[in-house]
Amino acid sequence: MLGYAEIFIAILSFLFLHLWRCNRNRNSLFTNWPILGMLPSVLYNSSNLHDYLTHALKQHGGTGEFKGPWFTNMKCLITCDPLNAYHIFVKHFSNYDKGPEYHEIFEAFGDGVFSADGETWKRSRAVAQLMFKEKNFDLLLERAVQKKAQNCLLPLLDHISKQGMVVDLQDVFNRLTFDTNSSKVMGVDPNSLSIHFPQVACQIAFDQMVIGWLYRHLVPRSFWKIQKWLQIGQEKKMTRACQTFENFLRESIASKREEQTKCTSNDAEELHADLLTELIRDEKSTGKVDDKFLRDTAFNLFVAGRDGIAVGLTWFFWLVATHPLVEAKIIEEINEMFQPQERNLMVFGVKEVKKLVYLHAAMCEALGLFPPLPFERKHAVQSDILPSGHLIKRNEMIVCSLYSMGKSEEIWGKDCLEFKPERWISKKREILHVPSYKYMTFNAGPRVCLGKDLSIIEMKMVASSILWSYRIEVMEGQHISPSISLGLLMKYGLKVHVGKRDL
Ligand code: HEM
Repeated sequence: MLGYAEIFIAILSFLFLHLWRCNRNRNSLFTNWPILGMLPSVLYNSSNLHDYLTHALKQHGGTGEFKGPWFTNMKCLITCDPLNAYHIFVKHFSNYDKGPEYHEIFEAFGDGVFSADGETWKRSRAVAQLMFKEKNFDLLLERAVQKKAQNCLLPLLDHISKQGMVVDLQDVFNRLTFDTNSSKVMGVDPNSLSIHFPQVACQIAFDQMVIGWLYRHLVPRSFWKIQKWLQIGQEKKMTRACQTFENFLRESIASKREEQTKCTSNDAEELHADLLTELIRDEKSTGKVDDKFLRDTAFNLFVAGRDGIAVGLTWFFWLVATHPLVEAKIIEEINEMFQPQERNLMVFGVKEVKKLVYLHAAMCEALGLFPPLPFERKHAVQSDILPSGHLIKRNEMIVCSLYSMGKSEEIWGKDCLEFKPERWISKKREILHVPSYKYMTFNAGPRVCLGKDLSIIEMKMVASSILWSYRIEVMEGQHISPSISLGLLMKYGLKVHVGKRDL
C-alpha cells in the first residue's frame, strides 16, 4: 500500500516534470500548469494583465502561445510583432477571418459589418463606406457633438466646478458618447448625460451586453451555451439586456419610418438628419430596405462608435492632466491658431479642429499608448507559417495585442512608454504617417476602421472645448489601471476635480 508521503512525492515529481517539459517549450508565454494550463498566471497577474502580457511577449520575441485549462479547449497564439500583423491583417487577409465562434459570441451584431465574414461582410462594408462618403457624415457629427457639448457637457462641468465636486470623467464620457452616437445613428437622444446622472434603461442594457460578450470569451463555449439554454446566470442577464436594447432599436426605426411618411418635400430637403433617416430616404432610389437591414446597420455603427471614443477620451485626459507641458502646448496652439472672436466659440467645429496639429498628435499618441480595443482576434482558415516562424494550424485562433504593440520598443524606440506627441509631428508641422500595421489602434488592411478620421475629429472637438474652458485635475491617491474588459476601460474610473480656466 502506498502511503500519503509517497503519493505526495509522486504528485510533486509529476508537477516538476511537467513544468520542466513545458518550460522547455519556448513558445509558452506563461508557466503551463497541469490541468489548469496558464490560468493561474493570468489570475495572479489579473490586476495588470496587459503590462504582464506585454512583458512576456517581449521576453518571447513578440509572439508566444497561451493555453487555458485542458477542459476549456482555450488555446491561441498571441503576437505583437508588426511583421506578423502585416501578414495576418494585410498580406494574407483572406486566410484570417473572424470565425464561427466570433459570430456566436457577437450574435447581436447580425449581418452587420463588424462581425460578418466573406460576401456578407463585403456587402455590409460597402454600404457603410458609401454612407460615410456620401452622407456628409462629418456635418452630421458636428451638429450632434456641438449640440450635446454646448447643452449638456459644458453646463455639467460648470456645475461640477462651482460645487467643487469630484466627478468620474469616464462615466461622463460614456454617457456623452452614448447620447451623441444615438443622435448620429438613430436620431434619438436618450439624455443619459445630465447633472442628475440618470439611470437610462437602454444605456444600462448596452453596458450589460458588453459584460456579456466579455463573459463569453472567458468561460468555455459549452458552459455559456448551457446557461443560455437554461436562461440562468450571466446569460439570463444578457437575454434581458438584448431585449431592452432591441426594443430601443425597433422603436427608433418605427418612429423614423413614421416621420418619413409624414414629412413634406420641404422637410426632406433638410440634410444630415441621422443615419437611419438617410437610409430610409435612400429607399426612393434603391428600393425598400427591410427592417433587419436597418437594425443591423444601426446596431453595428452604434457599437463601433461608442466605446472607442469614450475610452480614448478618458485615457487622453488622464495623460494630459498628468503632463502639464503637453496641456500648455495644446492651449498655446488654440491661442495661436484662432482669432479672438473664433476663440469665443464654446465648441470648435470640424473645420477649426482640423487646424490643431499638436492636439491631433497628442490624440494619436494617447490612442497608441492606450488603444480602446486592446486585442484583435482572428481565426485561421488554413494552416500557415507566420513571419516569426510560428505555425498556426487550421481553425486555430490568433490574438494580436494592440496594447503591447503600442508599447513596443521595436516599433516606437527606447522612449516607447513616454507620452510624447512630438513623435507624430514632422519638421513641416504635419502629422507623420505611421503604417497601420505598426499603429494598429484602428486595425489594418481591408478591415481598417471606417470611423478613424471622424473619431479623431470628434475627440478633438470634445477635448478642445473642455481644455479651453476648464482645468482638469486628477484626484490624488487613486489607482489608475485598465480593467479586464473588451474595451480598455479604467478599472476604477477617472475621478477628477474641474476648475474654470483663466486665460
Ligand atoms: C477611437 C475610436 C475608435 C477606435 C479606436 C476604433 C477601432 C476600430 C478597430 C480596432 C476596428 C477593428 C475591429 C475588429 O475587426 O474587431 C474597427 C472597426 C470598425 N470601426 Fe472603428 N474605431 C473607433 C471609432 C469608430 C467610429 C466612430 C466608427 C463609426 C461610426 C467606427 C466604425 C468602424 C467600422 C464600421 C468598423 C468595421 C470595419 C470592418 O470590419 O470592415 N469606428 N474600429
